[in-house]
Amino acid sequence: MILALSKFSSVRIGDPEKVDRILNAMRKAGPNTVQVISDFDMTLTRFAFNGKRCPTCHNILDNSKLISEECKEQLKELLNTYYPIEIDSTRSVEDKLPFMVEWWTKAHNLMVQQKIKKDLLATAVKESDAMLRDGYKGLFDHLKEQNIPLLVFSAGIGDVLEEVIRQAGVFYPNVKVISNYMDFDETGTLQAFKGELIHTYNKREGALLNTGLFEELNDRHNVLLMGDSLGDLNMADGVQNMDNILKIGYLNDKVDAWMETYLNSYDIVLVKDETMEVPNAILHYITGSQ
Ligand SMILES: Nc1ccn([C@@H]2O[C@H](COP(=O)(O)O)[C@@H](O)[C@H]2O)c(=O)n1
Ligand SMILES: [Mg+2]
Repeated sequence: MILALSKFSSVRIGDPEKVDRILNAMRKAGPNTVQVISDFDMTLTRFAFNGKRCPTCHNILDNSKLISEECKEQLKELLNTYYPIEIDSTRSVEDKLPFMVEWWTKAHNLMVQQKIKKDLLATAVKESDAMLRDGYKGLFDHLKEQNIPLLVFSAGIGDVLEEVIRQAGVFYPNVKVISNYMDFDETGTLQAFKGELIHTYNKREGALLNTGLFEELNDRHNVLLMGDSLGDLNMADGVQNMDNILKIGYLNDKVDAWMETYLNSYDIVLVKDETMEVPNAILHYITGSQ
């Protein structure tokens, strides 16, 4: 399998023997023992298309008709202020935490002020440039066929990401979501966001708050984790008695600055890869269907 992976030009592996060991242990244990935990924005979705950045869940709304021109400017200013902090390789996660809380809180407050209507979300998604990565259908279909649960764990907006997956025709019953969900009043107008805020770097807390979801998957001790940020590495922290975990990381931005850290954190790093080819090849290997 390692040999097969080396054929993909985007693949970088720090410790090939470890990856080989994990892959073979998971294949031996079989599909009934496996679950997939994946981030959404820039992991299940594309980072760029034709040289242009693709939107995150938040950006889908930021750019939509549901937001006034004045508010769009304010949201853009937030993005320009806080995204560079989110991806700054010279700052520690601890240092970034208060800025992330500030970003999400300010953006969510602005969205609430816009009195977004629930029944217009589907149109906003339809009219957006959101794109799941090439090969997404193969991934979702294969997981459904093999009865492998897919937990989407996102600091984006649950209502929006569900709509993206639904419109792509792959929101199957084996797909579960942990995310920030909108709270609508009786007229269907956004009045708040529900529950504890999830941002890029508090997914560990999010995982521990949602252990109920992981309990349903108690007999699945082998995890394939997919993410694009270092915060995604903690998404499986709610899984009890883990046997094996294989971490696949999409390195989309600031490749040179992050390469060493990603190689030390993720088992497989995919550099500027807009496809699901590698996760699909791995899943087919693990499930013995290749
Ligand atoms: N106002 C905001 C806040 C966050 N983002 C981006 O969303 C991404 C988080 O979602 P995941 O599915 O990747 O957990 C994160 O990478 C932020 O850059 C945003 O666009 N606008
Ligand atoms: Mg992401």
